[in-house]
Amino acid sequence: MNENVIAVQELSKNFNLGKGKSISVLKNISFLACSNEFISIVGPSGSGKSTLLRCMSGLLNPTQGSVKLDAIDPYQLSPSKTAKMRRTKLGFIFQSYNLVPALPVFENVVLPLRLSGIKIDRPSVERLLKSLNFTAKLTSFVGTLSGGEQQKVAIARVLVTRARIIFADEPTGAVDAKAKEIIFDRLRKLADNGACVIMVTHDVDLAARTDRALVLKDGQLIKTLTNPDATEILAAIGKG
Ligand SMILES: Nc1ncnc2c1ncn2[C@@H]1O[C@H](COP(=O)(O)OP(=O)(O)OP(=O)(O)O)[C@@H](O)[C@H]1O
Repeated sequence: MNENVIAVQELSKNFNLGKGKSISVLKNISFLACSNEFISIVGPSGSGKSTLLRCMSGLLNPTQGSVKLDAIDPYQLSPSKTAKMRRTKLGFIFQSYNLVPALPVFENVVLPLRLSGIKIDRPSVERLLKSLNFTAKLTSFVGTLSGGEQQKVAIARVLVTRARIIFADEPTGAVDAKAKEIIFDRLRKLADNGACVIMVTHDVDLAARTDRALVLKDGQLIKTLTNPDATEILAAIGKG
């Protein structure tokens, strides 16, 4: 049976701009997400998609409202429990998050395993990177890689763990058409095998292949489309 693994309730986020000014970026957002579910977050540029992903994943404290991941409020945990939760339950595929530029590719991929004391099987990591069509050397420092190759390292890192909840911010944004299909298929399989995958994307055709699309506009969740098609999504975003 599919379980609720993410509960977002009446979440709002304001950013302080200094001199007593602030902007309201997310307004009163609520939704539930389940295991076995692949959800996309779509909306115009600046509508709050990345901010919502960061708030719901425990990386950015909401101004109001609550977030539960596997029934746990990530903002109430001690730093060590937060680190453990991120290492064992959550997967992050963010371009600007979680890769260590000073470490080579291989060490970046296996970092969560090392931190958890899990045995590392080098050939299987090599096979995994190859299956993602990764072409750079495993000894390269990730800071020297293209955005697309870094994205594949971030995905490989998630795939070596047993993350139940995966947050991906434009995971196919910096890659070519072939890599885009490979990455999307991997995320689809993770959801089919029981994970909950949440993906921010500008790619309407990919969003149309997810189970549900959450449509944001001006910081509000204006529509939830189940088994969406591209025309519906474009119409909801206002580009139809
Ligand atoms: N730290 C911050 N301080 C102030 N404003 C911010 C901050 N982070 C985001 N914003 C503002 O919040 C709004 C939403 O940003 P966000 O990046 O979440 O949108 P988005 O829908 O993901 O956009 P895009 O599709 O262009 O990546 C934007 O107006 C942005 O400028």
